[in-house]
Amino acid sequence: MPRTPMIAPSILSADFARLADATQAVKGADWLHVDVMDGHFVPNLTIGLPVVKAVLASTDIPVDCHLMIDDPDRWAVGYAEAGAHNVTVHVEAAADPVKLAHDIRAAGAMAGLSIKPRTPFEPYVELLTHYDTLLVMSVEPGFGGQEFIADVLDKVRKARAKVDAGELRVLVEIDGGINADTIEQAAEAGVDCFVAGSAVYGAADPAKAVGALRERARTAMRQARETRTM
Ligand SMILES: O=C(CO)[C@@H](O)[C@H](O)COP(=O)(O)O
Repeated sequence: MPRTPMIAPSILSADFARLADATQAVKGADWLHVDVMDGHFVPNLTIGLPVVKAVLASTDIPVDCHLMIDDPDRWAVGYAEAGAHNVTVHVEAAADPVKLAHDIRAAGAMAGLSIKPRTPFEPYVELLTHYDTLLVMSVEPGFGGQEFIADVLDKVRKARAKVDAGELRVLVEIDGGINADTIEQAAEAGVDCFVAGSAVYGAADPAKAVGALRERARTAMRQARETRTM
């Protein structure tokens, strides 16, 4: 069954004074990616639960909450209870990631686990059996508009192989530096869901940019499939 690429615009690159307009501007997106940063786990401070609730109320697009915070064990369930579709925590920050995945799911959301660019994949394979999504960071978390770190695609390939072999059942997501020039290599490596901030909100027509990125990813996935079967 061919994979269908998903595009998740990151509102980090949108105008924070007009968030409802930003959610409306990406109609047709698969998920809306919302970066929660606490100024401790990452060197940037963004928004918390009250603003995420306002974003949730402004859109029907499933909200993908990426918690770049210390102590996600304390905060993550609140985002799931508020109605986020997927709540992602960092393996580098979670104290009890198995319990956390269970609690996020019990609160009605998918549970995501993220790894920073220098965090290896292999030690967390068993842990990922408790999760629904794996978010591979392709920039150091904290800011939009950074350059894509292509080395992380090795981790994507390893995760894809485990998923294709039936050893893991995670959706593979990538975040950071995804644009028209980088999305194809990420798609070929095995990504399912592509987070894109500046490439979407920096475009004159964000909804059109979402469609164009999806088409590029779809084409790259098809070509990768054809190459494998040749
Ligand atoms: O989590 C982050 C950054 O830490 C991302 O979600 C960024 O918002 C992606 O922005 P671009 O790299 O696509 O501009």
